[in-house]
Amino acid sequence: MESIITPQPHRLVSSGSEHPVQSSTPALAGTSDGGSSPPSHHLSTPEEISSFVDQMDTFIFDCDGVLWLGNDTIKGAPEFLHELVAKGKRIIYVTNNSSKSRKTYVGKFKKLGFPAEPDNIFGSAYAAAYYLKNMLNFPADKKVYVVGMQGIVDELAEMGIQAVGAGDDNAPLQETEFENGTLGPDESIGAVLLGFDSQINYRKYAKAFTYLTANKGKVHFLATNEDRTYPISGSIYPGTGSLLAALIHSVNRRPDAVLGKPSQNMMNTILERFHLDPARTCMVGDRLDTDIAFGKLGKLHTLLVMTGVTSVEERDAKKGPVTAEYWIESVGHLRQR
Ligand SMILES: C[C@H](OP(=O)(O)O)C(=O)O
Ligand SMILES: [Mg+2]
Repeated sequence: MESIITPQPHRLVSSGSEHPVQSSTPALAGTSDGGSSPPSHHLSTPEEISSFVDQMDTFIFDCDGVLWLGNDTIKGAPEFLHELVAKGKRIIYVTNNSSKSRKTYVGKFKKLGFPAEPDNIFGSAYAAAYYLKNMLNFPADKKVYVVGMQGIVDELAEMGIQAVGAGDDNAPLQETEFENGTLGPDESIGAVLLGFDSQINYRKYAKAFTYLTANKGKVHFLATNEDRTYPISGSIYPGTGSLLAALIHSVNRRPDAVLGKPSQNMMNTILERFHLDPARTCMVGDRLDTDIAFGKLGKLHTLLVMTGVTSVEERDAKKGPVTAEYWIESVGHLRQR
């Protein structure tokens, strides 16, 4: 049968920008030629699907909206991933969800029935910790103020980096604390790192603001990811990018780096670590401006699934932020019939 994998121009088109805050991703921010991408191809027949699978050695899966929604697995997803393992394919997971460390994720993957090894899991919390340690040589005597959850604290600890904030600052700010302006600067803070935080509050915003502005320019400003929305069991809620937007607005400054997808830091690490051939690797995701952009910037094949945040209109938009090479209803639809 003729190959269904046809060379694609891998061009990112003008962003109709669903982001309220302009993205720092160079290729997304800089491509405004007003052109349009070829439409995404629907993988629909069993022949097409098996030819598509045969032509890949490695599948990189996004998690929320692709493999699961909260604690509910996407129907047929664990079975398909086990089929891939049986065929000798490599599976890698890349999630922008910073709420869990890689170690904690192994437990979730196993509990939900997915094959998982810690070395094959890349989360934005790990990417941020790696960046602080290896790119910024973050000083041992400084601390990171975390607006986020335990996953970030754990990944920073793995790298020997001290963290404050996170769960410690979950208590709402008392009126007296607010009125007396008790949240002063702290010389020991060397970076503010924002990730997903379901317990975000004014105390955390005020502290992050104070650290970033009191010591202007000296405190690093990092974020794990900028996903505008977050799909969770039956609902879509505000994502990390929406939480970040408030901090960007208040400090009037973009983060120095956003480490999750579509940042290519993680892509380069993955390609080098596993010696991957991009032409035989597919990024599978539910979000265009993170997952699919991540795959396209890395020159991988891209497959969009419709079980997460992307609507049919966004999928088919001629001038959306980016177009997936292929789409399918769900990962479960890739199963061998
Ligand atoms: C929803 C997203 O996680 P991912 O889809 O990358 O697993 C995020 O946490 O913002
Ligand atoms: Mg997702």
